[in-house]
Amino acid sequence: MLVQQHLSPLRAALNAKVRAGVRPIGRSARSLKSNAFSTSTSMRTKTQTQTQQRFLIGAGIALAVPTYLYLNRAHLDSDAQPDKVHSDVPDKVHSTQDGKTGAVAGVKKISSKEILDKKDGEEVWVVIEGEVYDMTEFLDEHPGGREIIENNRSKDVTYIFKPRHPSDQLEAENIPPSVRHLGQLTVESQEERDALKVKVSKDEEEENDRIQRKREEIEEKGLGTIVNMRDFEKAAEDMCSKVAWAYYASAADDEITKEDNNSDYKNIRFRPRVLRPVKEADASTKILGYDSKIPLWISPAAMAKLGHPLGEVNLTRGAHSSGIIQCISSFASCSIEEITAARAPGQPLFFQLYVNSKRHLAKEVITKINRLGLNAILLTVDAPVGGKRERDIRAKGAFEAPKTEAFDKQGETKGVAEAIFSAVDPDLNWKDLKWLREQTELPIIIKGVQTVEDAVMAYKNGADGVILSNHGGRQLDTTQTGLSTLLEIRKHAPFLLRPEYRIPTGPNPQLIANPEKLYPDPPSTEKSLDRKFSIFVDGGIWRGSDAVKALCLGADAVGVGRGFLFAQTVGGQQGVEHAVKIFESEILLTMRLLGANKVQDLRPSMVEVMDSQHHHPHP
Ligand SMILES: Cc1cc2nc3c(=O)[nH]c(=O)nc-3n(C[C@H](O)[C@H](O)[C@H](O)COP(=O)(O)O)c2cc1C
Repeated sequence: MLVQQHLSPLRAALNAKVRAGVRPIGRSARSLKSNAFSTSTSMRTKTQTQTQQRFLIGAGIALAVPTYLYLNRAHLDSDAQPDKVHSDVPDKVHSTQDGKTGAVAGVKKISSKEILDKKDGEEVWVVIEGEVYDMTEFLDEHPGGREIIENNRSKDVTYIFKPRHPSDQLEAENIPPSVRHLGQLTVESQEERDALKVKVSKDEEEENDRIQRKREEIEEKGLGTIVNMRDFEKAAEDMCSKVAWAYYASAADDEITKEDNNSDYKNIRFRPRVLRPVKEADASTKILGYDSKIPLWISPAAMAKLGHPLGEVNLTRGAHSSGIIQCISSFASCSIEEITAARAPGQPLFFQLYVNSKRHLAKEVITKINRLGLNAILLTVDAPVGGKRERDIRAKGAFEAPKTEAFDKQGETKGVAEAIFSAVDPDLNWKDLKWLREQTELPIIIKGVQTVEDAVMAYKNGADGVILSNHGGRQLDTTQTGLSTLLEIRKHAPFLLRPEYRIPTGPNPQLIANPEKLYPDPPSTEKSLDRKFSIFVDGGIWRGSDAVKALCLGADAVGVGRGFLFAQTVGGQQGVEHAVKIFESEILLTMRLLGANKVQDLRPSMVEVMDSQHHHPHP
């Protein structure tokens, strides 16, 4: 408890959550297989859709962002050293024989009348998935604020709860000690059931209808109507609540960088070679030594469940069936255990890390990543504090309009950013890379490098690579793009590139002398680095041709964030598979039209960098 008094309520809530979840397991873990949505790989039936819809509506209500982030981080942080993590928490409740928190074990049946009788009393009870919980002690610890619980007391809040929490959040070991599990709900009639339903506002009903209609339309037509990744974006907007959409689409300030991320690719022109046999073409490659069907991965992006109830698990399954690599966000809405349970044997998974200010907690996360056999760590460094994402702030304001204490807490610009990033160490620095290296043997890739200087720093400090990224434009607005940082590296530190990429773009004297060759030999004076150093780029990749451009300029592979969030929103696992097919076919088409059969054939001489103002080659 010690420090808790001196912290903001939200921060205190986080700490409380971090300490949560150390009770023995009573209930058997709900397996993902038992989830109605998880077994189907085809487009869902109408009934399933309706059930999903129920969950999706919830995304329209209150405080989605911080709630998710806190709970999931807590989940990650809470497991490795329970005793240590838990040591300063007063023992408010005692675990019962069946392992549930609270004085009354699961055998107890509780009628809807008993629950409704609590409506005006001191205790605040809610029902989640047929189980009854006393939330009274937890109200002030709730990262989303106490209002959302108080406003829905004596209700079945499953539909609000579900899209915001990992599906194992209610396992005994994950329930905060201050939440008391009381027993099971028994209902005798439809009237009783109706009496427990949460109130849905007119806005939410309309939103619900809109999402439902779009989902049915997509199901009727199939994913064949989605021809490119922007089609996914359009469809996803109609299938998301306003709050979810604002979270996904938002970027910092005036969203200039977000726009530039894509438009910069328009300033790279192809120089296709013709009359080359291209019937056989192969877009496969290796990323950090792991096979990937295309040179493109799923960038780590938080809160996939806001778009689809299975969330990140869709990405895991879709990545496997499509043969690409998923990078998991530290703030994923599915727990890391859920994700690894959905992982196929041998499937590579990379983990994006935010380093917690409390190093022992960060250490626990890394220990878990090592233990679960994940394959690389992407250390995100462009978000020591959260960017100012105005769509996100406004959408929450519009939806949660009541000027309550909870709203004020969350609605403050600073409050939101702080809430999201309060556990992230803003003082993280290059020396910490050494500390991280001591915690893991996994490759460490620095994500969010935005200058050539920092790319060199990453190399000098022992990182295995960099991701040239501005976080999808969500952090500092008007920064340069990942692509422009790659150009900077080409100009000022070409030694970081593989030798064959250290040549200028555009017409090449060696090729003009030997035009039958597809690409020139690297100058014999050029030596490889003394160790492998990978360069990845993300931000604004919407076309296979964007990816090919980055590869021609020397990137090892590219990442896509929003595109995959939208794909899984629209079609779950199948959406992810469809997105990979789109990217693969576009990449192959671009390669063939360029005269290249293999990813390794893509070279600087196949592109020219145009001056963005005057559309002539960059000097
Ligand atoms: C909704 C959303 C959530 C994100 N969450 C994270 C995160 O938790 N950690 C991280 O390192 N990057 C995160 N990112 C940034 C992505 O990893 C990636 O850098 C960015 O999305 C690439 O740009 P794109 O969306 O244009 O493809 C997020 C991006 C979005 C859009």
